[in-house]
Amino acid sequence: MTELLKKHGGLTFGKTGSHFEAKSIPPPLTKKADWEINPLELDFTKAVMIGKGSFGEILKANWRGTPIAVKRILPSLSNDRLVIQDFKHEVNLLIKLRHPNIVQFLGAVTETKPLMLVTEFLRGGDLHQYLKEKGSLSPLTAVNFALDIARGMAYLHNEPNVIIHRDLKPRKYSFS
Ligand SMILES: Nc1ncnc2c1ncn2[C@@H]1O[C@H](COP(=O)(O)OP(=O)(O)OP(=O)(O)O)[C@@H](O)[C@H]1O
Repeated sequence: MTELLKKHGGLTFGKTGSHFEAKSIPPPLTKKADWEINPLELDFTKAVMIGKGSFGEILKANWRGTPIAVKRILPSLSNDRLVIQDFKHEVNLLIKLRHPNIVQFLGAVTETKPLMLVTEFLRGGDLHQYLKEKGSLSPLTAVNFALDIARGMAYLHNEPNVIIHRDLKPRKYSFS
């Protein structure tokens, strides 16, 4: 498997050209003013529910004319201390990350409720949905998907981030 991925451009840790960065890079968004979003700028007029997470719902909406995904904390959990802590933890991680294989954080609403986390909208949906619609993948597509995932994970795992994902999954929460 390692050889197959390498043949298609995969790299291993610690070798020339890997994702390892010797020098640490400052986070792209250093100040809260850079990422705190005024909720009035979020346009939910044509919002569609696209998913559910453990503590919120994910909606497709618009922000400054761009389609976005908004993870919105459920009203019933908006005062739950652990939920707020988890949410802030997620924001604090996402502000540091920028990689083509990691969903791009755009900002968050943390000063008013409901708390919301805003990311780019991925129009391809999740892998589970993709597999359901398209059936089994061709070997080349499977290898390319594997490399995309591995590159995102390598970026998280390597300095200066060193983040362990712990919840990698292809599935979409079923809310039928
Ligand atoms: N940026 C996005 N663009 C398009 N769809 C998305 C986006 N973010 C989430 N979704 C959809 O919402 C579903 C649930 O999102 P996600 O898994 O991120 O929630 P979560 O809060 O991390 O869930 P959990 O806490 O249960 O792990 C995804 O499977 C996907 O279908």
